[in-house]
Amino acid sequence: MTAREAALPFHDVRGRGFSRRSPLTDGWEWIDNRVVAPAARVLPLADCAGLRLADAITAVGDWPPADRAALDGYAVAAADTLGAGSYNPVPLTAAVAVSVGDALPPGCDAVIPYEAAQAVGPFIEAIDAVAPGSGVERRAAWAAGGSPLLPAGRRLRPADLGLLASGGHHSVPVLPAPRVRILLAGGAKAGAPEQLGAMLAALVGRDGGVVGAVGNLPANLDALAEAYVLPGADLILSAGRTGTGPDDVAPPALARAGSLDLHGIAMRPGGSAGLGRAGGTPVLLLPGEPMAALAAYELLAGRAVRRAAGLPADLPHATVQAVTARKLVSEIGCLDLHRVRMDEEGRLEPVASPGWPGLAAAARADGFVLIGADSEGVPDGAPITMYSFTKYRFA
Ligand SMILES: Nc1nc2c(c(=O)[nH]1)N[C@H]1C(S)=C(S)[C@@H](COP(=O)(O)OP(=O)(O)OC[C@H]3O[C@@H](n4cnc5c(N)ncnc54)[C@H](O)[C@@H]3O)O[C@H]1N2
Ligand code: MOO
Repeated sequence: MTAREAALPFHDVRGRGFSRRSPLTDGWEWIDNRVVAPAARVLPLADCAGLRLADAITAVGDWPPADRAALDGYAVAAADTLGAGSYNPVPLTAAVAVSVGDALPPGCDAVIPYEAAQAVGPFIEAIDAVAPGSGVERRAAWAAGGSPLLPAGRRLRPADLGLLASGGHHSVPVLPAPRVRILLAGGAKAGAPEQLGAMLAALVGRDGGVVGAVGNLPANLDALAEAYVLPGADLILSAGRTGTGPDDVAPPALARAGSLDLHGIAMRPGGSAGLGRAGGTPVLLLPGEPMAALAAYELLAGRAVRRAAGLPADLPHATVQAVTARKLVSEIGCLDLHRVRMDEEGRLEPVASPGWPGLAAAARADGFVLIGADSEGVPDGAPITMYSFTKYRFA
């Protein structure tokens, strides 16, 4: 070990291994204490799609502001069409041609569509009777002035933007999406294809973050340390080179750039994950092994992204209550993530053991189950919660 490395204020695991790993809950606590929701900003509606509303929004005025036509046709007093039929056309002396959205003229309470009327020379006749209110969109049918339009925390859908405009809003207070920088540290080895950039970017997007370019960096301590302190990100995810080999330079690079606060989490896969800060920005270190990277994102980094986006911090996966089809063995002292598939009887089959690498088993799985550090496993037929890989609690 060189003198400079001896001075680094962190436990270097390279060539030594982890002497202990922290419980996952310590990682969650670190995230909850250091990653906060962004301050609300008032943005024009055009910039708000997909963002969360910071406050509840009420309608400024009634919408529609007056009774108006919901059909193209003739505005009439419904009573004037009484008894009309195709064999008994009734002349409409006070009919006014209207188009959808036109205010209803005074004295009218219905719109008779063109299909239920006929023009005879300059005169209009009803060939069907209409009831009062028929073909009319009433004043305040969508929203009465002062009534709630959308709740605080709502992730704005495209249609919400139109609704907000109808309620008299041109801009609304939203939580801006956190800018997440993804750095691939070292990349795949032995000619393997790059597998993490697209996967991690999709996960960040799911959790409310915005990813700029995905950066490829060499497994070089100086280059990584420099990249960690570059400004412009609210959160940094660095994937790769977190283990115990001589080329695993991500943890010492973060220690040099700022602080490596936790390295080694008692979970499998993903146990070489780490957490720290550079230039005040939280940095999450994910293993490079693709399944370990997925697990460390789901169980650790995703929580940071969701908090930074103002979303609920808990796992976003929809849960399914099921029973095990087989015994699941687990290591005491380590939280184990088992990829599982649901069989025809609704029982959960393990697809691969927690330490089995690669994403093929994750792709074949319907979801995952977690077996806590205090458990040696569960017998077959045991009730258990599956976290779905395909359904989420928020859209
Ligand atoms: N003696 C010990 N050895 C290891 C331990 C341990 O506790 N004691 N931990 C193991 C664990 S856990 C993991 S995880 C790995 C360390 O993983 P790293 O984060 O260091 O991963 P890399 O060295 O970067 O690469 C490992 C593996 O992943 C592939 N990889 C990396 N980046 C990418 C990418 N962008 N796309 C696709 N694949 C990537 C790389 O090709 C390697 O196959 O250490 C164990 N060792
Ligand atoms: O970080 Mo390692 O891949 O424990 O699973």
